[in-house]
Amino acid sequence: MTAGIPAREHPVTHVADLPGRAARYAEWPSWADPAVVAALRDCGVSAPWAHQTEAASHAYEGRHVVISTGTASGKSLAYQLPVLSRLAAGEKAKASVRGGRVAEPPARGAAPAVTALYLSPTKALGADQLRSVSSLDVPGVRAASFDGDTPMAERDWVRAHANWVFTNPDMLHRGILSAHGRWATFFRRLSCVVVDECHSYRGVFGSHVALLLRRLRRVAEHYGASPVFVLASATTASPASFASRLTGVSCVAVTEDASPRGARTVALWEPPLLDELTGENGAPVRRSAGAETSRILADLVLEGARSLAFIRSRRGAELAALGARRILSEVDPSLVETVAAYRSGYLPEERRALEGALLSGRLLGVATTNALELGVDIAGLDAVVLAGYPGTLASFWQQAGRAGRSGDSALVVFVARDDPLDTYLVHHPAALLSRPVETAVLDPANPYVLAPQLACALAELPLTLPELEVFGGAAAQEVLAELAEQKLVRRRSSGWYWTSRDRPHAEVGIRGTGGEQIAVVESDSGRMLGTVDPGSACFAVHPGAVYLHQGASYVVDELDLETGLALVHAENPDWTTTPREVVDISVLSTQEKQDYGGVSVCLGEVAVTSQVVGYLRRRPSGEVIDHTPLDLPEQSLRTRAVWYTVSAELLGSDGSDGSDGEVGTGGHRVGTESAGPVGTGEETQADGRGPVREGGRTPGGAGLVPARVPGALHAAEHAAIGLLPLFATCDRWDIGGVSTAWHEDTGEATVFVHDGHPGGAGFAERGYAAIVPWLAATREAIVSCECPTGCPSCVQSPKCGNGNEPLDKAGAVAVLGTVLGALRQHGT
Ligand SMILES: Nc1ncnc2c1ncn2[C@@H]1O[C@H](COP(=O)(O)OP(=O)(O)OP(=O)(O)O)[C@@H](O)[C@H]1O
Repeated sequence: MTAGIPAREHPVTHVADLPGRAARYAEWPSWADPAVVAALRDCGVSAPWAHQTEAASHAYEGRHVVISTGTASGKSLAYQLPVLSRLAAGEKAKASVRGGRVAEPPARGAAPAVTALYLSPTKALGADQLRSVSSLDVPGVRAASFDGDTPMAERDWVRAHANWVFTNPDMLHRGILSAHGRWATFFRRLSCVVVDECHSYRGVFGSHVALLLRRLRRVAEHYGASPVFVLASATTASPASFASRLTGVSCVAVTEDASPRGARTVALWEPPLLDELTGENGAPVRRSAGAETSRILADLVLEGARSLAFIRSRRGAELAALGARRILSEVDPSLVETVAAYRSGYLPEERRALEGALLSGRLLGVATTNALELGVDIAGLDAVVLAGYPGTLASFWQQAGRAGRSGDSALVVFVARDDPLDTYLVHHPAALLSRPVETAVLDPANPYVLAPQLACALAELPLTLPELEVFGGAAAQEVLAELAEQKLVRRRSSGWYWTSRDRPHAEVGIRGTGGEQIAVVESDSGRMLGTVDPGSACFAVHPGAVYLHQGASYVVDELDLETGLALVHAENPDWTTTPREVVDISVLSTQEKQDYGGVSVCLGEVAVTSQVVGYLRRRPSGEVIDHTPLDLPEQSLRTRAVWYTVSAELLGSDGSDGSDGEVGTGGHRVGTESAGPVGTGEETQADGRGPVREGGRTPGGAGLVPARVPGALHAAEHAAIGLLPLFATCDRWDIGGVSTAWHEDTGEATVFVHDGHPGGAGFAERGYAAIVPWLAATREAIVSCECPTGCPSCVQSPKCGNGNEPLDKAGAVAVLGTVLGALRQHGT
């Protein structure tokens, strides 16, 4: 694979061999309905794998269970078997009563008619799973979807007759729970709730879904049902506790994967720095991960390997496929047609055709977004290329798991993008290959999520005092008191009641926390393309921004925040846009504080004020074309943050000149980026200047002259934001940061990293809990990058409000070394 690469380039930083494993089979459980077993056998499943029987039996016997095993390990069968068996048995009992073949009332032990609910994070996955269940054609099973695409005419039929309803959290929230009276029979019989791909319920969305599932349980209980929850998850750490937090009921976990797996070789790849191009502030530019992926994909196709390349953006996926085709056209034109792109927006039939073509070898190379990650039955490929870290280890293994055939060894190539987390990972393979997959973070106690969810719960059914615990006890009580003050709810001796005639459901968006969404509309056609959270509108759809939708590209002409409208026109420019913003932060309350002799680490509530002041246009190579100023209003965000302070003495400055130069108003400024774990190592001077001021330096101090402090903190902040996703299952775009050489609320040099959502989604807490490994990884990521004074792979941020100035890479290494020294010396 490295054959075509110039001898001076050494992109492969690590190679690991992961062994294969043979399948472990189990018996079909004795309770399994013969018709279901026969149907599964007909589909080629001769016997279940051990973990499938184990999980299925928990569910059938009424224990809440989460199955958390690898890609293509047959998680669907684990829930289909118990649900279909119950549905089939229930229908038989009903039929025999109706047919008068059983004495009335039904004999003891005869199953009552039951129903089941299936929830998936996306409509496409729900449709795939429904198709799979329907194709089994088990007698008595009437599976149907109920989502935004279900025609009105069919909805009554589904409510009245379906016994397995496939839906998503959005529809459960707006269309089912809000009108539960119309679903009374369904709820009365509800015996099982399947929550598929539950690891995707994280952050604000996850917190909403956690409360939604509590609402679902309460409504079911109201009708006398107590459904068992069956959750399917990619491999994650502590699946039982995550599933229990998500559902609010105690779940057992099945984690031992008994499905067969081929051996795999994993190569970590860092694109080389280019001599001929420079990026922002003259920083060096690496060959892009997309271009590198095209090259690798073309080489794999030439070798005849069936390969899948995962790219983060839809446009990137298309460009990677085009790039590979272009390379092949020069080498072997007959292979050009064996490469294609795949992205969301494809019809199920197109997806099936594509899966078939890839499995049969008619297609050899497919470049895709993560649209192929969930619920697509492609496994056993020869190679998978990942262009950039997909955000979580769970996703990394989900994507990598598509490679691996029994017999031959398969290849996984991870190509680093130019950001600090990717840089860290390719230089610290253990962080990628040997760490347990992280647990998804969610925080159902976030008042910004809890308040609207409680409003919906109350509008569904009055809330009694004992039920308060279900929604978080004291946190719920506080929120209810506020709702009562707003005269939305009334307290009576028996509990809380919704007072308004209006149902709050339509106003509550469960995929974000911000009120009215901004509609993105194509001016020419008047077609609505999508919506954007009001909190991120100035960022995502500012005038001049490139907006991507279903693989097509648009440019924003106008953003009207008053009317909630962004007008765009179709255009496919040869550049991308990056907004620039100025951010200020103030501490509202400090919840936790630890002192470590000159360094303190805090967790608390903050107010963040931000204003998008312009944007950069860049070529795909990273080259900056120009900067355009913008005049947009300030936005404010009340959220949670983790921050650390460093004394002037430890920084090595005397504190008399703590100004941070260009760093925004009041000595504040912002940046944001992505992130990784442990490492100590000697303090490395990352550039020729070196951080150290010899003589008079505080022991363990950073030894920085005052003028270098702002740049050092700023660089340390960018890299820390970059690495937090490795500890907090967030995306770098979910968090932000501010650093300053002197902050008026702390009275010291401070680096803040804050949640990007109102009320927070639990990310700051994670950062606080993992402060040492997080900052150690941050420092390691910076040290690992061989650029001289900072580039996007270490300390530059793609959304820095200050155009990535000032940044002091060596200073950041010194500050982080000092902070870590203090944490380790004074920590418990
Ligand atoms: N016991 C079995 N024996 C043989 N094949 C099986 C068995 N169980 C499931 N399969 C097959 O394995 C494939 C993957 O199953 P499935 O899609 O349910 O896996 P999954 O764990 O849900 O995957 P993902 O990680 O993509 O969500 C399917 O083609 C399915 O038919």
